[in-house]
Amino acid sequence: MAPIADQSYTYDLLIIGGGSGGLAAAKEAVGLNAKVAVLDYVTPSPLGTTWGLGGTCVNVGCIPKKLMHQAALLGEAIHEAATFGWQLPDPKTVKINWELLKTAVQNHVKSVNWVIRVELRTKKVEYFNALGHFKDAHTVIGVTKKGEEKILTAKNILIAVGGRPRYPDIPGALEYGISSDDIFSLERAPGKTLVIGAGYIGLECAGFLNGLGYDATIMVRSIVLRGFDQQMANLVAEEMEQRGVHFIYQAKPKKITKQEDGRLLVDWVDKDGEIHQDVYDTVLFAIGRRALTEELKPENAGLKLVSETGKIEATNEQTNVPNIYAVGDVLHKRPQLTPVAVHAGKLLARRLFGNSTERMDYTNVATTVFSPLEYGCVGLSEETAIMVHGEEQIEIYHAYYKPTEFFVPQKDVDRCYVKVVALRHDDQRVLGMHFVGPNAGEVIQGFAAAIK
Ligand SMILES: Cc1cc2nc3c(=O)[nH]c(=O)nc-3n(C[C@H](O)[C@H](O)[C@H](O)COP(=O)(O)OP(=O)(O)OC[C@H]3O[C@@H](n4cnc5c(N)ncnc54)[C@H](O)[C@@H]3O)c2cc1C
Ligand SMILES: NC(=O)c1ccc[n+]([C@@H]2O[C@H](COP(=O)([O-])OP(=O)(O)OC[C@H]3O[C@@H](n4cnc5c(N)ncnc54)[C@H](O)[C@@H]3O)[C@@H](O)[C@H]2O)c1
Repeated sequence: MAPIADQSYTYDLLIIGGGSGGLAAAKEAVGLNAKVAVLDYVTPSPLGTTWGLGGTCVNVGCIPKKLMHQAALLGEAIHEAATFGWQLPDPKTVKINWELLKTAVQNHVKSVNWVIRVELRTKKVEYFNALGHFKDAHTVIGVTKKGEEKILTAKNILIAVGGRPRYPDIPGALEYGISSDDIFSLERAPGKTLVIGAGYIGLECAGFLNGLGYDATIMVRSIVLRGFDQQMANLVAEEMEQRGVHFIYQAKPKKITKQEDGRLLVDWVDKDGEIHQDVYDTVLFAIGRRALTEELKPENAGLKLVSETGKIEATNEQTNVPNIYAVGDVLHKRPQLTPVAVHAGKLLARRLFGNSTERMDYTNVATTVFSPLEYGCVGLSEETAIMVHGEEQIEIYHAYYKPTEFFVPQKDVDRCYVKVVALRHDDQRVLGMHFVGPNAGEVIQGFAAAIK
């Protein structure tokens, strides 16, 4: 029987954030007979873009990104098809229609929003479209779009608010720049685009824009794909460059101004302090994401944040306040990936309501960068393996491979590459596996299971 005190709370579990982690936890918890509510609210981007229920992955992340990546791959395949005998019009006349692509992508996203709404209703998860903040450790105030307040109490509270793109503090950034929150629903074709930042999002966005036929440039502050195996990261960058993406290395944006013709004049500074300029139709910032924790008024609940990142440090997803938990992108030093948020949310619900003791394992999580030629990896990079185990303990295996389908269209096989990082002695355990090539996302999953 539940303790008497518990009955004074309306919910067993109140979740702030209806994205990958929050929804997974909600569905699992109601299945275990918990009374669950979810608050989800999207604050418009500086450009004014907003979206429906489901969080980053569904609306402005994995799903629209994968669809635009696929559109770019199809464009490439059309051109290859002629070499396999397809009778096509002059390849130069084959063009993307941004409006049609954007509408198809957004229609799919909206259908997913709808399925999620129906699922929550069917499973009897109470959903509030309201922006939540703490009143105390068991009470959350949800503010609706109309400014109405809902006061909700719960025995357990789960923070799953994710993050939003950061903007640099330079003139014109907020007024004229966009981010991944805007690109997938942009009303006009992006045109000549400057992507600032060379992490996952920067490479993926520049990759699909180039594949769709737009002039794309990536401005790299220091290195490409920090934290990833640098040999593989450089292969990805070289391949992108060969396909037409431009790179500006060791540069930082200084200022964006709007010209009379509506185009954007960007000033940037190189490593020697010299100022350069160019004109773009779109400037997209992909310089990392900020966790949405300050807005939660964490001090009202006694919740501590990590000062450098504003994120939450949690042990087994439990924060410093025992009845408050966190999953997903808000967690300090955890991978910011949908399957990680989903699995952590499910396991937490099972521990809270299903007598389970199974904990989330954040090690050896596979991930893929959907650059045109994909890069999938799991485990340690060469650099990290050397740092952890010492150079003399590490053996690196390298191999090129040649996908048969590359030969007829005479595609370059120079960067289809596999690298295995292993211990040199004893059982020669594999510590990391890296794969650049077609369908890397699918390929790496099998290897990840083996490494686990
Ligand atoms: C462009 C892009 C591409 C990506 N591609 C991939 C990919 O291919 N594979 C992959 O695994 N991951 C990918 N990711 C990362 C993935 O989207 C995130 O790791 C995942 O969505 C995190 O889930 P979450 O539950 O932590 O938060 P989110 O999914 O961000 O959900 C949080 C929700 O909470 C809401 N919210 C925030 N504050 C409040 C509040 N105070 N009150 C109420 N609601 C609030 C937010 O609006 C949002 O709806 C991508 C991300 C981006 C941006
Ligand atoms: N395929 C996937 O699974 C996928 C795809 C996209 C995003 N994600 C997740 O989303 C997270 C965020 O991605 P992201 O690309 O925004 O962040 P990121 O941290 O991966 O990359 C940001 C990049 O911007 C650079 N940068 C930072 N400040 C800058 C500045 N002022 N000027 C120029 N460059 C600057 C950084 O050096 C870094 O290279 C990732 O860590 C990832 O976990 C996953």
